[in-house]
Amino acid sequence: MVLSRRLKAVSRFLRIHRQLVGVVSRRLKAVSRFLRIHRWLVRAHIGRHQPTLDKVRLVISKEKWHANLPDLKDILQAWISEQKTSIEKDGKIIKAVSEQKWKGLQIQDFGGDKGKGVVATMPFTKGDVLCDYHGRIIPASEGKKLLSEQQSGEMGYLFFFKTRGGASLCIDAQTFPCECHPLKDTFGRRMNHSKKKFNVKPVHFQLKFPDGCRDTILFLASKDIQCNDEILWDYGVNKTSFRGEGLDLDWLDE
Ligand SMILES: C[S@@+](CC[C@H](N)C(=O)[O-])C[C@H]1O[C@@H](n2cnc3c(N)ncnc32)[C@H](O)[C@@H]1O
Repeated sequence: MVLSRRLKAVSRFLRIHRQLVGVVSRRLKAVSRFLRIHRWLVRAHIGRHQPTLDKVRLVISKEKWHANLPDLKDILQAWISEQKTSIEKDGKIIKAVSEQKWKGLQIQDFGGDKGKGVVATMPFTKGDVLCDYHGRIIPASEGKKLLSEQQSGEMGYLFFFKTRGGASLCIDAQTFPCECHPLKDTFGRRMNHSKKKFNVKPVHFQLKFPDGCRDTILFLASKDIQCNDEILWDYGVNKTSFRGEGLDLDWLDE
């Protein structure tokens, strides 16, 4: 009687154990497949365009992965953060930032209130890095002081941002030319605004320079850009951000 109860307990234990092993091994297989697909996506697309959800779906179907599927958006997110890390170490981008030599861009004078702007002299693909917002980095409080001293009441050539660690900083491209490139009119500060027709977006990176990390704002193409297109980004402000509707700043909402 006692023996039979013990045998039943042992067999129940073994059954549960087998089930657990099954679950863990299925999970491990799923993780290893995830990593394989992730590596494939990174290898095939790094430094180029972001894969579409359809492309990710195709890779997964080729892998014959039907159960325990991770969310496709999670795979894409993993690709995006991998790409971010790779941009931060990219020697060509670090060199372009240090030397302020960016390919495929030209400053053009549009005249009138708009003044100068930047146009593409070659096509870019969504996700490409076009240039940085170049200037000295100062605390946001110092930037706000510069802003308040502005005659026009507009944001001018200041870029406010927060680091991953939560520090509030500002890129001062108002002080022109910069100390490091006294003979250069840098592209970032000349790029005009469009809320509806922007084709680049600013993204914060910590570029790994030989002397340490530097907070940098890079402009990435948010869509494919053709030759002669004006490069525009959304300043993220509207007429009410400045001195109300009194200023004639209709272009801010366009
Ligand atoms: C960062 S600067 C851009 C470069 C500027 N156009 C220049 O000649 O130096 C921002 C200023 O450009 C002008 N601006 C920017 N976008 C504009 C637009 N879409 N239409 C008209 N003026 C614009 C405004 O005077 C704004 O304060």
